[in-house]
Amino acid sequence: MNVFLYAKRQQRKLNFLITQTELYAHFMSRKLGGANHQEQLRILSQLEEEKIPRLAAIDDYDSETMKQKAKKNVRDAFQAEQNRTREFAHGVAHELTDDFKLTETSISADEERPQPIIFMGNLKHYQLKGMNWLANLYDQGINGILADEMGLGKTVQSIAFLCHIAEKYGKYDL
Ligand SMILES: Nc1ncnc2c1ncn2[C@@H]1O[C@H](COP(=O)(O)OP(=O)(O)OP(=O)(O)O)[C@@H](O)[C@H]1O
Repeated sequence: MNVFLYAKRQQRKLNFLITQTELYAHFMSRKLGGANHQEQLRILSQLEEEKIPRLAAIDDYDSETMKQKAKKNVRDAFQAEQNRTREFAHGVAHELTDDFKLTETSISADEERPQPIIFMGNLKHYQLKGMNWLANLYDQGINGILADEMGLGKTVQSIAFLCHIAEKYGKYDL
């Protein structure tokens, strides 16, 4: 396979995952009344790219298809989560007090976190995105697996994420 196309596809996979997660966070914040349609368009626009002339004949990437795919995945995941939450809330509704309601959480899902000060190094742009992705998941109590290609910096992103948690929450024992 064309090496350039292979690298491009790897990069797209990562971009797709990050965009999908941002979109999910956006759906969550929209539910809480904090996001708009423009923001959704902005997130999805991350899947757009200029046509690459040298790959024109062998590259079948279509940003509109990928946008639809991301939206569908996120809608399905969001719906499944809603169903789970509804079932759970229904089961324990009688135990909830006015001080604790499932729908009243404060999630700042689109927050752009800088590289932690205590992290001694310089995160690459995509590593900072990866760290933000992990932090978003953490803030929303969602599990996730950072599965970049070998050597792209999963270890440094994990260290940066732990630094972020230590710095932001004063938590050193996860
Ligand atoms: N931002 C960075 N600054 C300096 N060095 C870096 C950076 N990111 C990665 N490296 C270096 O690149 C190499 C690979 O990084 P790292 O071990 O974090 O990748 P990995 O994805 O965890 O790899 P593997 O899949 O092999 O476990 C390491 O030697 C690491 O020090």
